[in-house]
Amino acid sequence: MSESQNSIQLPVLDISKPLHPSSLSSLSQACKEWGFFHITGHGISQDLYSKLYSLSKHLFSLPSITKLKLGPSSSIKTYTPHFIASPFFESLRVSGPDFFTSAQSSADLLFDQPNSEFSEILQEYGSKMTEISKRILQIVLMSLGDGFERKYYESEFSDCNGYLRIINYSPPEKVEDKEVEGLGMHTDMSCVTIVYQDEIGGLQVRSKEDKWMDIIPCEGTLVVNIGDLMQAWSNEQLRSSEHRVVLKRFVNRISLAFFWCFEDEKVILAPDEVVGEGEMRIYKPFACLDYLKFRESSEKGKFEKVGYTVKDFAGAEL
Ligand SMILES: O=C(O)CCC(=O)C(=O)O
Ligand SMILES: [Fe+2]
Repeated sequence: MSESQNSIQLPVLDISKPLHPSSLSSLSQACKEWGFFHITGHGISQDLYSKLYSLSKHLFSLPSITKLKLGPSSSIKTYTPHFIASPFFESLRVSGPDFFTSAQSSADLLFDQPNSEFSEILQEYGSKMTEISKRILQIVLMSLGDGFERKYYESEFSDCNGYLRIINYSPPEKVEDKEVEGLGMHTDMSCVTIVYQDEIGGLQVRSKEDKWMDIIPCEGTLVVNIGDLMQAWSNEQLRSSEHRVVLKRFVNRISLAFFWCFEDEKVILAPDEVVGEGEMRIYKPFACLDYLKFRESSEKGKFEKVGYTVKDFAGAEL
């Protein structure tokens, strides 16, 4: 794999405005080629991000022994410590639709004093991200075909749900010629993922030519990427790209990744009209939860790379 650095130009969609046909066509191109794009007009204030940022800093600065009350061996399992995804990665999960209660169950174990500010802020962020995810899915459906959001949004996507991962990447002390991966190459097991990355950058997407391309952070925009569930549902008209996070020496990084997913029982099958006449269906139908379980069982204890994706699980040629 080449380590040479490049950055890509991705479309920036203002989701607060009606979309022009030209924006939809650049969106569908970007989703096919990269599976990544940017959004603005999301309505999340800098002030909310500052609050989330300082809460996250505080949370991860707590002693390990405190954080380990949240997982991986405890009953609530919201905390992923170092050395699971990578030596530099740790994260806290907050699940919807009741983000308040989910955050509160972690806060109760983390903080000595009752702390409802933490849960209130995460509730606010979680519910905003939920609205944004719904809008993004509608836009992505529009980009796939005329009227597709009317045909498919309610029937296929109305029971989707989301969860947030607050991620802290601790700074590596040594960065030699090979890059240090804070999070190794993977695809997301979502329909779409919405990422807030701080100004440090480090998120990279793998091109079809096997090059790592930088997704440069841009103030006020969020990064959206297509996940495996949409790649399968769209019969690969939308690409779930491999991506990773690389770290800079001595630099800490924080990100917020929001995953919007089908409900566990959902059976994913690309509709005929999405597949298109004369085209082959690339995936066999599969239940969402079965795929999540497959990924979980094939990834344990590896920080190098993710070996399997939805193609290995449900590819029609298997
Ligand atoms: O930290 C980031 O910028 C991206 C995280 C990510 O790709 C993930 O959690 O799936
Ligand atoms: Fe990811």
